Amino acid sequence: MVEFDDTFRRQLRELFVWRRDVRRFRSDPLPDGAMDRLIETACLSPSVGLSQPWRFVIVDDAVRRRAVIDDFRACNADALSCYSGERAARYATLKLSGLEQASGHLAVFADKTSDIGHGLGRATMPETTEYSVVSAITAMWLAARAEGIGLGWVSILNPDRVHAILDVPDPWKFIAYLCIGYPETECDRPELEQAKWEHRRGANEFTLRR
Ligand SMILES: Cc1cc2c(cc1C)N(C[C@H](O)[C@H](O)[C@H](O)COP(=O)(O)O)c1[nH]c(=O)[nH]c(=O)c1N2
Repeated sequence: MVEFDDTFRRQLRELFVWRRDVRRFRSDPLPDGAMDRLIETACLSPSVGLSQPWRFVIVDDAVRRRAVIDDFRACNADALSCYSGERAARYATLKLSGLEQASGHLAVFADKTSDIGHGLGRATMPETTEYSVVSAITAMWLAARAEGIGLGWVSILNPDRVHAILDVPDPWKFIAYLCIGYPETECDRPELEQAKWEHRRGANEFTLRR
């Protein structure tokens, strides 16, 4: 039985506080094996029925990376056009991906057709497949930060386009596109809070008692 002491618990709490969505990366590459290690850690995550529905695609090909960046640019321009006035002006100043600088690109999909897990837990809630994949991404986010590696989640993308660019099996559902690399800076406050887009609220705002 492994025991965790107060020192560990304090450090774990610090890990949660200092994990960030990273959009600004240094140019130095990840060390050999780092991406594989992060994926292995992610695979320790909980999954409905032990289905392990996560599917990872390491994107090294320059042409595919460029196509994803172009798709982000198009989607981000569309997103900007949905705002007006002061909100639009503020949106235009935000940096919402580190796709150009990140040394690692990792796409994450959910395989909703896999027999692994024999359907346990999914009959009334099929969306638990996607929930499982998101839990794996969260684990990877924290594991990366523990190694000083930054991870940024990019969702300003067209899922069908990403699917086609990466030429993955049809039933795979696109969940996330992750930028992975060494962060330029560290901060204990979300960048969107620093940019005055939104602020972090306390748990009491989201908790009911019945
Ligand atoms: C599902 C999902 C999707 C996205 C994000 C997160 C998650 C969970 N986030 C990151 C998000 O903006 C960030 O987590 C919050 O602003 C809080 O900041 P920290 O993660 O605490 O640094 C994000 N950030 C960004 O710049 N571009 C994006 O497309 C997305 N997409």
